[in-house]
Amino acid sequence: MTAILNACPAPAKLNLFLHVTGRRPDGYHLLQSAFQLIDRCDTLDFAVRDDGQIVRTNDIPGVPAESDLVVRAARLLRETAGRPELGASITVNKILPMGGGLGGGSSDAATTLVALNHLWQTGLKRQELMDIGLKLGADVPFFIFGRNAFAEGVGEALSPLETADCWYVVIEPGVSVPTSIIFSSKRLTRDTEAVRITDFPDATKQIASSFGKNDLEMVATEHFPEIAEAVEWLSRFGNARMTGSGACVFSAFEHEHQADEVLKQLPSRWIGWKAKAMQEHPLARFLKS
Ligand SMILES: C[C@](O)(CO)[C@H](O)COP(=O)(O)OP(=O)(O)OC[C@H]1O[C@@H](n2ccc(N)nc2=O)[C@H](O)[C@@H]1O
Ligand SMILES: Nc1ncnc2c1ncn2[C@@H]1O[C@H](COP(=O)(O)OP(=O)(O)OP(=O)(O)O)[C@@H](O)[C@H]1O
Repeated sequence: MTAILNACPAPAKLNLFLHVTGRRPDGYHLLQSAFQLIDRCDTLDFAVRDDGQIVRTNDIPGVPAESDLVVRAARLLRETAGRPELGASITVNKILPMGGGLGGGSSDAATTLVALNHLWQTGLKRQELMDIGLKLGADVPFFIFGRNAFAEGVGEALSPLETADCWYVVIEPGVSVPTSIIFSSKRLTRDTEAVRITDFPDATKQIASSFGKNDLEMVATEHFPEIAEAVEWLSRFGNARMTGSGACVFSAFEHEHQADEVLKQLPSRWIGWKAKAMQEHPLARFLKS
């Protein structure tokens, strides 16, 4: 079998708000969040192999192939499908920062599950892929879900959410935040009152609104003052907030030129970029084409 798929997109996400509402007996946290897809993407190349090996073809500093979520995703899919003879070469072209709160590793894993399910013709349904994804990380099911979502549970209970068609400025403050450090902090509050999906503002009002907060932000900024500096700087232009467990910080703008104006003034010590809100995960359209 020779089949390839090149430049499959694995987009980043932003958590428009993120509330920690409780904790499960296994230590995982109960969350409520609005997940937003943006058009900044890692890209992955896949080639089916007939020798039964799953191989990552490139080096990623700090991520050995054996622990790469992409390799683990491919193995879990093969195992779940009961097809041990399947193999693949995978190249991961990373532009999303690790420990950035943009869900890069999770998105790479989701794209791997969807793309290999297609190439290997393993025929798993979306929900089955989401179940595999949850074993790899709390953010993976969202990227397979395929559209913006209101998330509950540990992040896996997803409902479709209408979000604004806007532009985001995202700042990378230059630090990598290990998610587990933030969630295990004694200083983290875990009792934010639950909201309802209908409390989230309509798409037309979201840019001006500062609905909710990111409960992980206080702990992350205490560990990493660089994040607090980026929030403070970006707050001069709009509502600025951290995404996920950090480190990246974002703000929404109605027009692209507004994002460009902000980026022109960005201090040189940070990396910053603009991204457009997406309504759907680009992989579905990509596979159809
Ligand atoms: C912060 C978010 O990015 C918000 O979207 C996610 O909740 C984190 O998702 P993720 O990176 O896929 O996280 P995982 O790889 O599943 O978990 C990393 C660590 O974060 C903690 N963790 C994660 C998710 C969650 N709901 N509760 C937790 O306590 C756990 O200690 C876990 O060991
Ligand atoms: N393909 C991959 N890409 C990035 N990180 C990976 C990958 N595979 C495993 N990892 C590990 O996962 C860690 C978290 O990376 P990731 O980029 O997903 O962080 P994040 O953006 O903070 O995610 P989240 O928003 O889900 O917390 C990395 O530090 C790395 O050790």
